[in-house]
Amino acid sequence: MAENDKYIMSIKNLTKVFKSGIFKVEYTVAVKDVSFDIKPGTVLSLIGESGSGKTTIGKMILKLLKPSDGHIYYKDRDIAGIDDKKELKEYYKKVQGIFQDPFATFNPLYRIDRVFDMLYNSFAYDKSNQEKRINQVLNDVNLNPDRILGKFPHQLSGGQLQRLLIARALLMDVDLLIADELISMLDASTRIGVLNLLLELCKKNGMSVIFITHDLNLGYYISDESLIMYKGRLVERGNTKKIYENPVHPYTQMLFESVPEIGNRWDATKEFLPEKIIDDVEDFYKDNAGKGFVEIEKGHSVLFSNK
Ligand SMILES: Nc1ncnc2c1ncn2[C@@H]1O[C@H](COP(=O)(O)OP(=O)(O)OP(=O)(O)O)[C@@H](O)[C@H]1O
Repeated sequence: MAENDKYIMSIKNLTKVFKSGIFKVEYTVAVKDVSFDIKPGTVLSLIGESGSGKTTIGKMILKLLKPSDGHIYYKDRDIAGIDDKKELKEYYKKVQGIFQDPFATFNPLYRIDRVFDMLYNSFAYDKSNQEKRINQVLNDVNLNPDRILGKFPHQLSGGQLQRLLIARALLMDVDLLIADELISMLDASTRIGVLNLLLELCKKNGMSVIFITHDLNLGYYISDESLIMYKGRLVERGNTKKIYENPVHPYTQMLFESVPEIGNRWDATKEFLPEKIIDDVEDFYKDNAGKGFVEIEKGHSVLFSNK
């Protein structure tokens, strides 16, 4: 068995550098030397502040962006080599993304039945089974097909549209779902429903999820494994419980300290200070020069130095 077979996806030394500007060219290192694996049926959170490179990783997995360096393996296939139309379609049957704004994903002029019809037909599934299958995935996400299928997107709530996005992924029987800030538009009570639904479906269907968020509480609630990103690098990785109980990288420690707690007055001295954290991280790397990425306990690794 090849090394990558036991994982649904393996990311190896992934780097993305964006080039921008016309008169003065600028380079942004959005993702730097990131590696991780995803096992079937697991939820993995990608956590970090805005601009830390989370969405860029999701887009590279979905082949919406080309890596500058490194490799992404789906099972044992390097996805860089997937370019013929047929194989690409097969890939998108199995690896799907759902993004923050459900309203932007659905064509406002199409009723939901048309969206699902088009999707079903474009993937050439068994026509005789269509109605049954579509009804089944809608029931799976707790939506009543009779009430939903005849409606236009603007007649549905944000929570119903998020559920429809999950139903769409289920229709294709995906292996891996990239959920980018999936529930950030929803109110607290609807959020929990959508999260629980995702967890349930992972268990039932063996689907894996990369859950992109900057909300630590959500990360804790939903994920088996957590990856903490800081300025394009993976700085801490492993079992969610272990990381949350014993954060070691100064950036992860700062993230945990800056979560407001119910019942405690906000301590302004704990506020996130970008300059301070940059200095703290630099000092940490200097003190640990040459160590690199180290497994400090089983299932918990930390970036001690970036050189
Ligand atoms: N197309 C692009 N061209 C140039 N720079 C880009 C492009 N896309 C992203 N970037 C830059 O890459 C870095 C990482 O962006 P990315 O969107 O991956 O971060 P993120 O962690 O997902 O942030 P957020 O939580 O705000 O979505 C940022 O500095 C961003 O400005």
